[in-house]
Amino acid sequence: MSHRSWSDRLRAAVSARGRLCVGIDPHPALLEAWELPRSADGLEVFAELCVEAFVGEVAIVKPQVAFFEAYGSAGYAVLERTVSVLRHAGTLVIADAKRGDIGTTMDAYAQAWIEPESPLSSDAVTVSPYLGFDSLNETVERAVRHHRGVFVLARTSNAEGATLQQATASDGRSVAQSIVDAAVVRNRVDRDTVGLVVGATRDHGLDLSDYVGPILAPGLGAQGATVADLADIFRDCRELVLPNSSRGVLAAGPSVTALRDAATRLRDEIEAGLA
Ligand SMILES: O=c1ccn([C@@H]2O[C@H](COP(=O)(O)O)[C@@H](O)[C@H]2O)c(=O)[nH]1
Repeated sequence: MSHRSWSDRLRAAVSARGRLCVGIDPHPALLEAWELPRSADGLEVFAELCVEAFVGEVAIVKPQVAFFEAYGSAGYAVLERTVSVLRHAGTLVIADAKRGDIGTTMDAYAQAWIEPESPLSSDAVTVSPYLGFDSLNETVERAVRHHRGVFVLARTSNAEGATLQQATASDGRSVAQSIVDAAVVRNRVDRDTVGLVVGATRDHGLDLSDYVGPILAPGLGAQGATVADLADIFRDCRELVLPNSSRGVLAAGPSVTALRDAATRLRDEIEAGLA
């Protein structure tokens, strides 16, 4: 296991292979388009083709846990193998699990996604702060101990998120802004362990001026956001923005060459657009 901090590992990977985070989201429609069965076997081939296409080309891969969980224990076994192969090949893995619960239960989730001995051990995990930011304390502490990252949902890419995230909290800030501010405070002691999830699909309306950690920005491609949108929305904090595209790249499959070309084209477009 590397003893470099999550922040150092992330910065090194991004400087070597760009900011793009490609998703492995085996939607049923994609399995069908790739002429694979809707089963754990189909999932396995899908994930293997993705791994072959993306390793060495992009810095970060984000498997969407839901699409593996849909196949129960067999799906989880595929996910375990996928995470392990990616990480051994030097690709950073963000497990998009979006866990959120009371602190003691969150710690069990953290054990699954962060603890080095766990079969699902990833470089970072997505979590929900909507049971209170402090419900994530144990998770963040575990991540600090093991040099992993925690990406907290702040302003998500979907339109429905606005009702909750744009609501005004009792102190006058938006709920999303209060999450950003809590992340700023946390990162002062925890060396940028806390990342934010801020969608690329719309102007987030957040004050990110004090925030220096990474921002996972989903919404590119299938959800309509473009590289020009990214450059505009994240104009003040481009360095550590990690744009995510899943279906936009996966639509090029099942050819490994075509998947790789789609990913590297987008990677290069992002680097040029956010330079
Ligand atoms: O605000 C959010 C948070 C997470 N996601 C996830 O990212 C990918 C996006 O997939 P696309 O195919 O590129 O639309 C997916 O796994 C979502 O669950 C998000 O979209 N928005």
